[in-house]
Amino acid sequence: MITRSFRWAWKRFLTMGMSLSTASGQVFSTALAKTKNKYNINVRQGPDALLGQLYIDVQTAKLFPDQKTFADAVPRRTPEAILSDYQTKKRRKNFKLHTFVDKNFIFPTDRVKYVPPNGQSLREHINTLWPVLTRNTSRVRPYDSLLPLPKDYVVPGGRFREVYYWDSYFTMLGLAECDKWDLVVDMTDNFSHEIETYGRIPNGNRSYYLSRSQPPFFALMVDLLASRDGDGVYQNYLPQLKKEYQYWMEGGDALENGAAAERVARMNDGALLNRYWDDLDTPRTESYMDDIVTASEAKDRPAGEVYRDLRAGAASGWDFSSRWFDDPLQLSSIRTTSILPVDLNALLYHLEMTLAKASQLGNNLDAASYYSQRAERRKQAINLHLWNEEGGYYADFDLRQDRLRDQLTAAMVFPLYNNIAPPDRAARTAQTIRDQLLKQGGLITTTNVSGQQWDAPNGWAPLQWVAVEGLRNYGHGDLAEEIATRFLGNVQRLFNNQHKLVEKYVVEGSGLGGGGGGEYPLQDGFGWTNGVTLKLLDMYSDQMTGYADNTPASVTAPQPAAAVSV
Ligand SMILES: OC[C@H]1O[C@H](O[C@H]2O[C@H](CO)[C@@H](O)[C@H](O)[C@H]2O)[C@H](O)[C@@H](O)[C@@H]1O
Repeated sequence: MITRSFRWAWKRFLTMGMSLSTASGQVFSTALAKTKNKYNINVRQGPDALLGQLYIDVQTAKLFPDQKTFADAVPRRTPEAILSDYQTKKRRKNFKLHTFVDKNFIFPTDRVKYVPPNGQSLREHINTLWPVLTRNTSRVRPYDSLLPLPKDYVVPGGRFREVYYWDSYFTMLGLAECDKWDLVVDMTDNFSHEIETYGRIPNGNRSYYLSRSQPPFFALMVDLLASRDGDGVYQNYLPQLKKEYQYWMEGGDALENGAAAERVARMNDGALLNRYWDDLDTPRTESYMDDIVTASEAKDRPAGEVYRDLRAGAASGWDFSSRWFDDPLQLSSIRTTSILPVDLNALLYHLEMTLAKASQLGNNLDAASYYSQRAERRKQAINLHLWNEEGGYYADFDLRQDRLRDQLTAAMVFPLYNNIAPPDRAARTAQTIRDQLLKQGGLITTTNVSGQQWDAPNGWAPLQWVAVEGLRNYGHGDLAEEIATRFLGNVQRLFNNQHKLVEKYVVEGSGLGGGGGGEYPLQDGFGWTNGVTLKLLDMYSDQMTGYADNTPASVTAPQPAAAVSV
């Protein structure tokens, strides 16, 4: 049942969205300027804002097969000088856009071909990849979209040449596993620096990612460090944990029942839950034309509303998935900002619990009690609003329809991962996973084949890990082992054939191996797959028969080494 006040607030929100909905650089600059005022930070403008019409013309002409290439290109002189030169020269008869662009920009060395030594085992291969994927960009060139970071970091690989927020947690699990703790510390410090500098952890360290974040895993990174260095770690990162929490909760206290603002929504019963959001409602810089085409297909919707929902989809990390769509086969029906996701809320519960713990350790008992109450209320809200009793699984809440969405997705494991589910619900969730999501090659992302990458038939390393941990938390170790060993078998099989690890895998049907779908080709590397694979190998290789790497590191794999595009 939608209350009148909620309908009113929702209409008002949509109207506000409409008034902002133009794709011009002007809007981009204004929104970033707002960010700057709010957090008093020194924000770099993205390449679309800096290059204006030239950016639009290059992307419209589809000069590069991947639109991210131009977003990552570095101007050789000031954007103003390039732009003014462009305005003059483009009128000339023999003007060639690609020649002009070639002269004026340095392009990312797109794919570093790394040829691994012959005969490596899977584990050896991952270990030799860490240095290949490690970057230091404490200084960047002027007008580069890359944001400088003070310390070293590991990138996913392929077209993903920058650090990504939620990827990094899963990468760090592997780094810790092979005793590369210095990098775990460095990466946590980089994220801490980003919170201080930008008031949030951006999607990735690019100017065009500043307007959104990604699934909030910073508290789990702090937990990981504390597992080695002890509870003092919580004190060290408490200011940044608090600041990240403020980012997610901003505006929440002032909300009336049934209203939403930026990343927070207040339910009709007064409970606060969160949603994914992006400060901008323009096409994504890195997928500029894709978004314009998608918005043009949504005939009945203002373009700005579609852009914001696409951007919020990117903030969710599940970009894209039928999970966010009204019509599972239509990306243009995306509605991310009207959905309260179960995984986001479970992660924020964990952040609240971490803040309570850190405050308690610092003897700030009032703060500890404040955060504990926040966590308790969120836990109750998740169990009240995000549980499907009939189906036996956790799901997302739809604000527009004022009801639970019925999509069955792997996000259902997060309340187990973050210890929110009562044991009987955890048992029912485990049963649903066994019946519907467990496939030959691991845990499937959703039950829909939509052509999107966060859907069937794909399985992703981070979700395998969250499921394994979540199930083990509630004593369902047998199912956890089943998921882990099937996924490891899949990874090992592709490694045996192609000598690489990839971003995502097909986990059902006859074509197990590298995944597909979505807006860019399958990427090699790959940070989070490497991290989760190492972790699972150490936990389960004794139980593996068949494919997995249960051999000592000195025993060689049969395949010849091939170049890996990282
Ligand atoms: O360029 C398209 C989108 O690519 C990113 O998303 C995907 O890769 C990320 C890095 O591995 C990963 O964190 C995300 O879950 C993937 O879907 C990027 O994060 C998006 O913002 C971007 O639009």
